[in-house]
Amino acid sequence: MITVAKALDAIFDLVRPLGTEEVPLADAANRTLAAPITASRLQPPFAASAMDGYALNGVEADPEAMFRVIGESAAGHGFHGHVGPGECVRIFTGAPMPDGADRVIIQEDVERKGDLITLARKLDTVPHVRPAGADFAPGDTIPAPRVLSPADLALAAAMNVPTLTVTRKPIIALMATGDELVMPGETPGPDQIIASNAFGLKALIEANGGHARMLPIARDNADSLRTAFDLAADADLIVTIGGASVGDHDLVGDVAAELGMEQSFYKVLMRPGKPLMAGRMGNAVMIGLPGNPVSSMVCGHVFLVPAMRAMLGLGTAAAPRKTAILAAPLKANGPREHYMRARVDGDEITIFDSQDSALLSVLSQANALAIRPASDPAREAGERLDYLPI
Ligand SMILES: Nc1nc2c(c(=O)[nH]1)N[C@H]1C(S)=C(S)[C@@H](COP(=O)(O)OP(=O)(O)OC[C@H]3O[C@@H](n4cnc5c(N)ncnc54)[C@H](O)[C@@H]3O)O[C@H]1N2
Ligand code: MOO
Repeated sequence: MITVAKALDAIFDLVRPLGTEEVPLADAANRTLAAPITASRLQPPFAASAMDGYALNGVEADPEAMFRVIGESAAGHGFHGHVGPGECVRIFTGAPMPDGADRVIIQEDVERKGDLITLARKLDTVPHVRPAGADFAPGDTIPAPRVLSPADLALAAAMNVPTLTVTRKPIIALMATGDELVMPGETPGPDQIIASNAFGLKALIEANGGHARMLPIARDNADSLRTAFDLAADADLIVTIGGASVGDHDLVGDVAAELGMEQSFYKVLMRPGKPLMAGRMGNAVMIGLPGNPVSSMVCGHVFLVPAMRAMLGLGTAAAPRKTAILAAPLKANGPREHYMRARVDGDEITIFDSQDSALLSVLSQANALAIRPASDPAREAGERLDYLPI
């Protein structure tokens, strides 16, 4: 058995960053930017008013001074004359500052009668002008790689870049295995249960920028498993669920090996998730997850998401950890790194009493996996513990 850190490194050795594709800006949310975005324009392209009011020469802006309104500058329709001494221009937010004006007096500080305005006795000192290029200038970039946020997309649009170069989404085939499984909505036989794991994993994959393809459930026999592997052959990553342990019906490893899977490792010193396996299978990487529902989701967070991030070109790093203060004492841990279902509120972490890896109801109440290192000694309430937000 190898450690979690070694298993993750072995998975990073198996995966490669994928190629790129061009996508329209409107379809680029949450995609991974593969080439920097470069502005070819200045924003704002002109000095612009930040408020509705009157544009004038700031040196003349004395309390109670009077000005004549000689025109109007609105967003999209600037004033193209010159503002001379004693003159001002009615101006609106986003409009170009007219020549000769460098300050905007907000309309709340102005009394207007016909074409004349009088400034208030007390004026704020802010010029309310956005200089040309205050936001960005030609050559400014949004660096890659990064997962594109809503703000990045708005910025790319403002830079007038209509299509972006992103990393291709990893195609991940999800292969549930087991004679006991039926799909949600079907009627299970007396010895059957509903296949749940692939649904959680699909959501996890898609939230992290992958494309999950759910295969038909493979049965616990070699022919059915071969057919399912065949359907998965063009995926970047083949994720099997279940059939990974040592029972007579746990055939995934054997069938994968028969189909040419070069195994990198089998079994990890972690809890849950011990019977994890990984290897190379043709052009794809194969990760075999344990069948217990919580085990498969924990391995999804600890291995699958970092593997996907590596494929997306986002680097090879373990899932980022945080720390919180233990709400109650903990007994010493055994020899496997333990990922315990827990709830973080504020800075405090409460570990659930029940840690059975079959209990999805507990996982669904959890927002964290508390991480106990192998052979971690007993802990007191108030000590800090690492956790993965989930
Ligand atoms: N003698 C031993 N028995 C077991 C060991 C061991 O070391 N020695 N390891 C245990 C551990 S740890 C785990 S984890 C499980 C994992 O076994 P498998 O990966 O072979 O998984 P299955 O036996 O196929 O299923 C386990 C459990 O999960 C249910 N399951 C499977 N797939 C799904 C699915 N898609 N949706 C919902 N539930 C699923 C399945 O019905 C079983 O109840 O092995 C232990 N045994
Ligand atoms: O490791 Mo199993 O994954 O304990 O449930």
